[in-house]
Amino acid sequence: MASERRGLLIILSSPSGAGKSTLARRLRAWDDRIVFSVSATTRPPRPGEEDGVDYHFLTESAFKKEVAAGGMLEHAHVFGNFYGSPKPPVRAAIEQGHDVLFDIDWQGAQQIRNSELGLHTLSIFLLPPSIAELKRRLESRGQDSAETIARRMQKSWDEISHWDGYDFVLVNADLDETEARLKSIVTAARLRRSQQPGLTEHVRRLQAEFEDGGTP
Ligand SMILES: Nc1ncnc2c1ncn2[C@@H]1O[C@H](COP(=O)(O)OP(=O)(O)OP(=O)(O)O)[C@@H](O)[C@H]1O
Ligand SMILES: Nc1nc2c(ncn2[C@@H]2O[C@H](COP(=O)(O)O)[C@@H](O)[C@H]2O)c(=O)[nH]1
Repeated sequence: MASERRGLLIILSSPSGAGKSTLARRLRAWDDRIVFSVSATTRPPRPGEEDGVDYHFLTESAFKKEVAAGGMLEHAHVFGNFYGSPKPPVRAAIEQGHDVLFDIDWQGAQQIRNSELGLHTLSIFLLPPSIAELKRRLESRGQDSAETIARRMQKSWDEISHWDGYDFVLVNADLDETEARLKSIVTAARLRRSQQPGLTEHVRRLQAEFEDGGTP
């Protein structure tokens, strides 16, 4: 089939610490057609985070300027900081036939589903196996202060309460199993009829072959 498919916008959301970034890394390592949308944020970098790789770290005024100029596909205020997905890299990746992966909260997911780009979205919500395990994961990550962890735990239900708006919901208990399920979901989404624009042509060719007596 000759025609190029249009890329998918793959959205991962979850309460903080449930495993989005970990699984996003695994998805990207699996298939280089998946391009990660590097978000902009006003939160300070964590140790080891690189500007332009993990996030684009912006001042609040630079962030607001970007939003005012229409440069964000979506944006939200999360845990006291601004976060947003810059539009130009998403457009460029889609034009090159890539899928774009977003690690964003429910507000951003909602905005992307309703965005003017009119692209196909695939949204997946990750649930933690328990609230106690969520806290353990945030603590074991070892990158946030006790105060930050407490704030994120306090907001965890707010995020979880939006689970119902997603195409798929996975309980991220065993990491390898969740990874395998995610890959299956992406594979299946790429096989949707709407994602295979050459299908109609292919069926027409089969019909022509059939009518030309190509059957035994
Ligand atoms: N299935 C799992 N089992 C055990 N530990 C996990 C699992 N998934 C992720 N983790 C660990 O939990 C911690 C938090 O994961 P991660 O940073 O990916 O969460 P996140 O959802 O991206 O968080 P945030 O929203 O704050 O960015 C990490 O230390 C990660 O290694
Ligand atoms: N709406 C958006 N949410 C985003 C974006 N980038 C990240 N996030 C979400 O923020 C929290 C906290 O992230 P952290 O890196 O500070 O732990 C998490 O839920 C992310 O999914 C974005 O561009 N838009």
